[in-house]
Amino acid sequence: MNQFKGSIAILGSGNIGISLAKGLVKANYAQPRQISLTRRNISNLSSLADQGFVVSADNAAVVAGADIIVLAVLPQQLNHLLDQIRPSVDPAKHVFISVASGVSCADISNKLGEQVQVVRAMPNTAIAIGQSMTCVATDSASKENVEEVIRMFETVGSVVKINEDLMTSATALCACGIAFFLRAIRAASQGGVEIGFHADEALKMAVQTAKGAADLLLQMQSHPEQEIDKVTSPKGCTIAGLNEMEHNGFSSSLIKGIKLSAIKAGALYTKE
Ligand SMILES: NC(=O)C1=CN([C@@H]2O[C@H](COP(=O)(O)OP(=O)(O)OC[C@H]3O[C@@H](n4cnc5c(N)ncnc54)[C@H](OP(=O)(O)O)[C@@H]3O)[C@@H](O)[C@H]2O)C=CC1
Ligand SMILES: O=C(O)[C@@H]1CCC=N1
Repeated sequence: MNQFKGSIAILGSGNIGISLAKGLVKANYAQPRQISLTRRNISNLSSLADQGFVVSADNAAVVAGADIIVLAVLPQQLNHLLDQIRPSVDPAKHVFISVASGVSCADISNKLGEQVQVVRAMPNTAIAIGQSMTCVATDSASKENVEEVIRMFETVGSVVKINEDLMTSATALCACGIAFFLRAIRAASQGGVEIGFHADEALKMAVQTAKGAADLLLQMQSHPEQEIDKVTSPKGCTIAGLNEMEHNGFSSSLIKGIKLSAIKAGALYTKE
């Protein structure tokens, strides 16, 4: 794998920004010294500074020295950040990647200038361990820049290029989605405790069972119902438990939650 030769700035190094930085280093896409991390309260980044990352509170200065700039603040924090960096932006040099939910490429180029190249990306926190599902979309970036962004995110998981109008849906299904599956694993472990296991062993069993389910689908390229049919013996205990869950709205609640998250994801940003 060819290492990236330039500099990466991650503006807004909170949960997803730090996960991305760690993932890129773990994947050997870049060295810590090539990655600048900003936030207002940089004392919270001291352990990352110790690991060799460049740490700063000066967004404009960091942008001036960067090639790829990742916008990773909350949607409601973005306009202020864009105002800060506008004077440092060089459209001929910079590629912007925005992970901010509900903010379009056009929203960003309206603030930074029409020539600016923007790619939206929607990863999830498994990016820290190279297991993200990342969706990317653009309305303006060149083919070469999009290819580099896709190459970058492919080092830390799977990538699907989508139309920008599906970005809030991708946010709900993949970025929020990891929390939904984590809660499902937690709930399974709580069931395990009720039927006799200690919490730590119940959690370990639930985690490996979930991993096996996901790997079955990935490796066999099969449909979930095909795999479920292999588990549900006639008159057996699996179909009894599964139907009880469905009577209580298991699939329906996941579907409704994902739909609500998608609506909310589309309403997180105020343009002015
Ligand atoms: N968390 C997730 O799983 C995912 C999040 N996203 C998106 O990523 C973005 C960040 O989310 P998340 O990481 O959860 O949020 P966090 O609150 O954890 O991170 C945001 C960070 O931005 C920093 N910040 C705020 N204002 C500025 C500024 N002006 N300059 C520099 N840093 C600033 C904050 O630190 P300080 O207060 O010290 O400045 C904070 O650390 C959001 O837009 C979200 O929609 C996308 C995909 C997944
Ligand atoms: O909850 C949120 O708003 C962010 C966006 C996707 C994941 N976390």
